[in-house]
Amino acid sequence: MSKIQVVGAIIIKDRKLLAAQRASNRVLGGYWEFPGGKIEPSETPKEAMARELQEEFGAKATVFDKFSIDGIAELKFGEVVLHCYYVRLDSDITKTIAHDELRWVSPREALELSWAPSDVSVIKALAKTGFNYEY
Ligand SMILES: Nc1nc2c([nH]c(=O)n2[C@H]2C[C@H](O)[C@@H](COP(=O)(O)OP(=O)(O)OP(=O)(O)O)O2)c(=O)[nH]1
Repeated sequence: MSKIQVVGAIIIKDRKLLAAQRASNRVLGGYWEFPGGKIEPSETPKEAMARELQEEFGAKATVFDKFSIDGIAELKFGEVVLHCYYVRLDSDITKTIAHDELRWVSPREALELSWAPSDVSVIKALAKTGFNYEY
């Protein structure tokens, strides 16, 4: 089955995570996810991460460390491999084109959301960190 390489942003402020709900008209609509998208063949994962946040949020971003584990799920349309990075937004979110809702959540609140299948293992491990990350 084809592998779909995806980057997702771990955006943390004051020990809260920015969770994003995929727009209902998209693949996996309604599930919560890390903002991001597919890595294009010509770019590095970090380049893809910054590009996606510019496209989806109109925001400038600095990409920091990669999270310790990747997410993997076999879906109808292929195998998603999700690579997550800690990201700091350096400008405001000026638009949202891919999501129905953005929400700042605590670890406990994050675990109550319905995450996309490949995200579940990542959010469980991330919640254990208490969203404690210094940029
Ligand atoms: N962005 C993002 N996508 C995820 C996550 N988890 C997960 O399974 N996915 C899946 C949904 C999609 O099948 C794929 C990402 O593609 P996308 O549709 O969001 O991104 P894109 O902007 O590159 O896609 P496209 O509309 O240009 O085709 O990965 C996640 O946490 N973040």
